[in-house]
Amino acid sequence: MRYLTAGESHGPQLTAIIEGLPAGMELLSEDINTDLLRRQKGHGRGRRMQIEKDLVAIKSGVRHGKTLGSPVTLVVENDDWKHWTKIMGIEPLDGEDAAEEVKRQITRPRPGHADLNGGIKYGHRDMRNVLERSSARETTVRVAAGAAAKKLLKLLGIEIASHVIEIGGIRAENVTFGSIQELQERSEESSVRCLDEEAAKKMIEAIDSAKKNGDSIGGVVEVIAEGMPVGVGSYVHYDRKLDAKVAAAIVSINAFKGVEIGIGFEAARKFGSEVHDEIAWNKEEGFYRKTNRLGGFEGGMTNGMPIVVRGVMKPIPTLYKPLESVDIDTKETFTASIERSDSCAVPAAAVVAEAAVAWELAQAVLEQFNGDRMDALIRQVEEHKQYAKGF
Ligand SMILES: Cc1cc2nc3c(=O)[nH]c(=O)nc-3n(C[C@H](O)[C@H](O)[C@H](O)COP(=O)(O)O)c2cc1C
Ligand SMILES: C=C(O[C@@H]1CC(C(=O)O)=C[C@@H](OP(=O)(O)O)[C@H]1O)C(=O)O
Repeated sequence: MRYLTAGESHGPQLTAIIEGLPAGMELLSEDINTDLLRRQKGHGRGRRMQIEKDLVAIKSGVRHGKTLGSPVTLVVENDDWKHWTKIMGIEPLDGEDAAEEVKRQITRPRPGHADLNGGIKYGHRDMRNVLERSSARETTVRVAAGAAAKKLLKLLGIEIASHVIEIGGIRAENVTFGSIQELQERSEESSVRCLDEEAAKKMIEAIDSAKKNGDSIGGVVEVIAEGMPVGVGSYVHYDRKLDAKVAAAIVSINAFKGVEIGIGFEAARKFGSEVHDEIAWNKEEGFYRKTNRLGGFEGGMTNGMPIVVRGVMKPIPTLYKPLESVDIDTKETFTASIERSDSCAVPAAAVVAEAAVAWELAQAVLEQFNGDRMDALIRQVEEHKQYAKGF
């Protein structure tokens, strides 16, 4: 299974084309819209999110609520497009419009963004040509594709959820939950998607205070998946290691700079006996681990324990308290002025991280088992689970 996304932040629409979903899988717009809505929420989002109401249109590959096995096209329209038709038009401009457009060109690269590197790489002296695609608006359709992956996983008994564990240095402490569904529900109740109510209050204050100071803050999100069969991924070659694919998916999200699996960086400060999970066996479950410090992966493969992945998001780079940069035409130093931006997008990014991990897990399952037909796939995964239990 693979997918491509297309679309600019202020263009008419965003598109994802997914190829390789099995035939006969139920896929409804509402499966996707729920996650699109979740991604739009979260304390710290800016004015753009008040303009957009992200809804998917499924344009191909689904008939009467079920996938056909052919490519699935997902489209989300940009409501903001109506304000940008001239600036983002497809046809060449002439006369006054062309002269106006030259004045509007962006020659001032923003620190922390793709602007300057992208301008140099593609030869764009108007850096709007870079920022339109490097914008995290693209994560809308990554979430849409991820929602399709989540649906596939759910039908195979694999559940996935996310929550926020740190914002601006404030950490959620002693977070406990009974099930993945409970984690999902409780994280939705908080405007920062944090299960620790005390920490959540402080996170909200920290976001407000950063915003008041014209600044931004980042944080840490956690994604947990339960029900993955044992032995998905492989140790035999570097590019088949599933933990590596999951790590790459997290760092591919805009503004994500780090990833941890299980206890992650904490492992560097512990003894081996405090890190490795002892193996146990009982008749009902077969093999299992007594603890899950390694977050569900050993040797690049799933070990049947919950998958635990964390991602680190840097603070949003566009600041009302601007940083210095240099105009590419005049070479003069300036401090950027901005119109609008998120001050913290960590709660929204948790939803993106969940989609990114779901995609990698679903893709790995489809690589391992024959994915032409959903009914056959369900049978094979169940058979494999029974085989592993009896091993
Ligand atoms: C959900 C989400 C929303 C974001 N919103 C903004 C924003 O409003 N302003 C901004 O400057 N960056 C925002 N970003 C981050 C930038 O897109 C990102 O930092 C930039 O494209 C540079 O890429 P890099 O940080 O991965 O190097 C957001 C990221 C995510 C995941
Ligand atoms: C549009 C989204 O996020 C945007 C990501 C983003 C950036 O630079 O990454 C900048 C902002 O957009 P704008 O420049 O239009 O104000 C955010 O709102 C979204 O998440 O849907």
